[in-house]
Amino acid sequence: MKRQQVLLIGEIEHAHESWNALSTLADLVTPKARNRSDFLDECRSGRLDETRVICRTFASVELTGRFDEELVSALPPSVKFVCHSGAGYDQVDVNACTARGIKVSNTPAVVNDATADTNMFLILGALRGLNRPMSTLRDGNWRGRPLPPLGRDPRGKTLGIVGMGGIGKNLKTKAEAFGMRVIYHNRTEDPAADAEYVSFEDLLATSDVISLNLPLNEATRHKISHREFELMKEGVVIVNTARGAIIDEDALVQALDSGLVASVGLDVYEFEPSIHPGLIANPNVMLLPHMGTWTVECQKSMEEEAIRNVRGALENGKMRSLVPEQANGHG
Ligand SMILES: O=CC(=O)O
Repeated sequence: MKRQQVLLIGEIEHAHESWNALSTLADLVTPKARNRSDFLDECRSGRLDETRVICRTFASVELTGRFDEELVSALPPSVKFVCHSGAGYDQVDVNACTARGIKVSNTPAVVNDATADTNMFLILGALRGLNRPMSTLRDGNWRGRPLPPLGRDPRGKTLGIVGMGGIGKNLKTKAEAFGMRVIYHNRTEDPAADAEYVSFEDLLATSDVISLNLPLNEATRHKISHREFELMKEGVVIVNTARGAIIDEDALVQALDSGLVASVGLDVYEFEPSIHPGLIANPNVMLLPHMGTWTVECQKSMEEEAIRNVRGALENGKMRSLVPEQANGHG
């Protein structure tokens, strides 16, 4: 009988030992294809017909494109598990996987610290208006003329966290250490949040800083658009380390240009890696190129967790971190 295969799409950069150890359980293979259309052909060619588990990275989308319905339906029938290395799994159409009997896992908890750290950095940077002096200094103009406006302290400000999951809770602890008062909104109240639960509208109306920490899906796409900006306090600060498309970027640029939004800290963009020119042009916008999990510790932990999921799938058909839609029996 042929041995089962694990197909790795993307690179394992850190957890080589754990990855290689899987070879006692299965053959570890990689695709030959270098683009989506060749990958779809390769899937249909029979070459990958023993593949039981796919392990994929966030960056592998550059090779295959999204794991959408078209791609999922092209996968060999032997595929039963997709292990995504990363917390946000919006690149994978979970409904299409569920319909084909494929289980999907991600690596949620291990990203909390690094992402919440980046989030806090952006909150501080946006409150203090640090983007402008960082640019003037590099242009040889020290603080620039006119002088940059004075920044604002986090202490005493209300931070509204939209999406109180692992990253939101981690951020709450960090923000409280800076003297912020934390309120939050989730689809349902979470007693473990240990913070004041408010409606989405109340959060928008009362927060000095709004932090987006929720996953991207059809229900959350453009969750922040014109109507929501109208409900916010004048001078609000917005930070997003989740997924760009949660904010309608055109509406955000308008809200910044009108002065309604004082400053913004972004790690993610609606059409990544393209960035709205109105964001680049605005000195009150602090921008990072999706660096939330970009630490040695976090990258290694994500790989290790994805590999634990692969191992569980091979050994007993059980993955540690099934995505919530499947863990809760929906999707
Ligand atoms: O953005 C990074 C991740 O979702 O892990």
